[in-house]
Amino acid sequence: MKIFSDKQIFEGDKLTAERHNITSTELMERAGIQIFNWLDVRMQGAQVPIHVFCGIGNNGGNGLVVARHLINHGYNVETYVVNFSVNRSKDFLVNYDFIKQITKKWPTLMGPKDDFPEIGSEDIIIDAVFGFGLVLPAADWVVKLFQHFKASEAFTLAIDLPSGMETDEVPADENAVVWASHTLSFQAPKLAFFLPDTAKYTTQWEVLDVGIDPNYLINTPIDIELIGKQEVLPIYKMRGKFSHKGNFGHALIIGGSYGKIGAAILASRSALAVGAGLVTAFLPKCGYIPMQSSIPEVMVITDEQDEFISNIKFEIAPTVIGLGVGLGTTKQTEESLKAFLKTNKTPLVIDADGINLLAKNKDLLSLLSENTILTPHPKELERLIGKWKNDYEKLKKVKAFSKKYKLIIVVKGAHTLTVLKNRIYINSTGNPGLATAGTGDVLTGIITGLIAQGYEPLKAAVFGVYLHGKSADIAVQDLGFEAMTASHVIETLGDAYIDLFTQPESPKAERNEEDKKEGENKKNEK
Ligand SMILES: NC(=O)C1=CN([C@@H]2O[C@H](COP(=O)(O)OP(=O)(O)OC[C@H]3O[C@@H](n4cnc5c(N)ncnc54)[C@H](O)[C@@H]3O)[C@@H](O)[C@H]2O)[C@@H](O)CC1
Ligand SMILES: [K+]
Repeated sequence: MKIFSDKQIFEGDKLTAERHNITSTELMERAGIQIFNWLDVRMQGAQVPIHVFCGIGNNGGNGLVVARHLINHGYNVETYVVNFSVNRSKDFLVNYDFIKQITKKWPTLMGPKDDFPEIGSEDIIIDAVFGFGLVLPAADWVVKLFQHFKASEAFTLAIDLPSGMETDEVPADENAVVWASHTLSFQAPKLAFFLPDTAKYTTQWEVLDVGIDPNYLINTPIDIELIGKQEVLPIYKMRGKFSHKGNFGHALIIGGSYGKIGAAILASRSALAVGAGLVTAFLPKCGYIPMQSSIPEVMVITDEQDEFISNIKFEIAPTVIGLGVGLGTTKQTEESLKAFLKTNKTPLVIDADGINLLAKNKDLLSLLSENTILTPHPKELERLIGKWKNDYEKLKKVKAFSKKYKLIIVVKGAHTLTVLKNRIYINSTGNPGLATAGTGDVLTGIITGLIAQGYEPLKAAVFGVYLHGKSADIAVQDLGFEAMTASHVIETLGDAYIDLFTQPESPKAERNEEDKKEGENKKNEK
């Protein structure tokens, strides 16, 4: 799913009005009806007090439309205008008049000196104070109003985005943001919903189709994409009937050291399970028996040293190399990595100590060929790019780093981000059960195994991250977050592939479709 910027949504809205010969007021009406339907389907006329708080811009205008439709349908509504400025938008003013015509009274105007209305914990708040037009700082009394919302513990539905949330910065004060229960985001989710610093401001989110011209949406290029099943299905390569193992490449895993041979075993097993034709592991001697006895399908080449890798040397010609899992950082290993990178021409996926050694020897980065994949966890990333003050700065630094060295960076986390230059792919699969030893080694093996089969590096990274998360989502259904281990994630990789073709995209998307239909049916009855 494309993630549009505020500017693109704004332009799309303007262009839709022109192309479809429709006014911005009518577009706002459509969006408001959608939000009303969303609520109406869930509330079924229940007389729960609904407090609609509107700002004075277009987000406030959206709030006024929803309030009017709720009132028209007999709901128990109180409408407030949070009157923080006299610069009201045109469509706010039109809808301000409309609501007066219906209710025969103006909404309650709230200023800095007014008391806040009482809000019960069972009530509903509709937050339409600020949308993406917020200019900081919001007035103190408005910030206090947001705290009043939070203290009430009422269900809070944010329109477009939680008021006070910015779309390109982390809020300096978390009290100056509405903590929404649910957000109906216009046309696309916001990047902020996926970042650890800002995701907390809405418990759930959903995309609301506000009717922006489909041609505009299809043809507008974006930098950020949310990766779900629809996005990875076209990447998947179907196996031909006459294919043989030679068609699926040869993955070489270089890693392991005394006490960390398991990392190389996990990566090798994952490369096989994801479909690599052949897998060889290059290990210190101590890894020979454990590897051969735990995975008979994997071939082994050993280093001269017993406990660590000291001289990366092999006679085979692998399609791709996954390097770094359990590698250790001894001086000899470091020297052998330097020597290896100077001559290596095979595509690389680098993880763990491979990244740590690169971070220690930054001059090695320029030896990496274009589209080499690095899969750092946060600490490894910090060693590579330095500290960051918040998620947006982190992204900026990752993009600059990717651009400078022409590398693909897989930033591991709750929503793993795959970054190539200015492009960001946000993964939608995975769960907290993945926060366990060895899952990173599994990811390295998966991506390496995909490249072995002929997936281009960027596609392998995006698809691999998706499969890894999906496999964990399947495994966790039987095991729960705590008991799931990295090995389980390998075992369900087959189910993750099968899921591509058997399951609907997500229960949430299904539910939305049903709701829409229900809403339409109800409207027709009225
Ligand atoms: N079809 C529709 O209904 C559409 C509705 N949209 C809505 O419009 C919103 C953006 O609307 P606006 O650009 O009017 O902005 P907002 O409604 O977010 O605006 C706030 C208004 O208050 C002013 N303001 C912002 N911060 C302030 C501060 N700290 N103190 C005093 N004044 C401040 C701004 O100048 C702006 O006029 C979106 O978030 C969305 O809700 C747009 O998404 C476009 C499509
Ligand atoms: K809002």
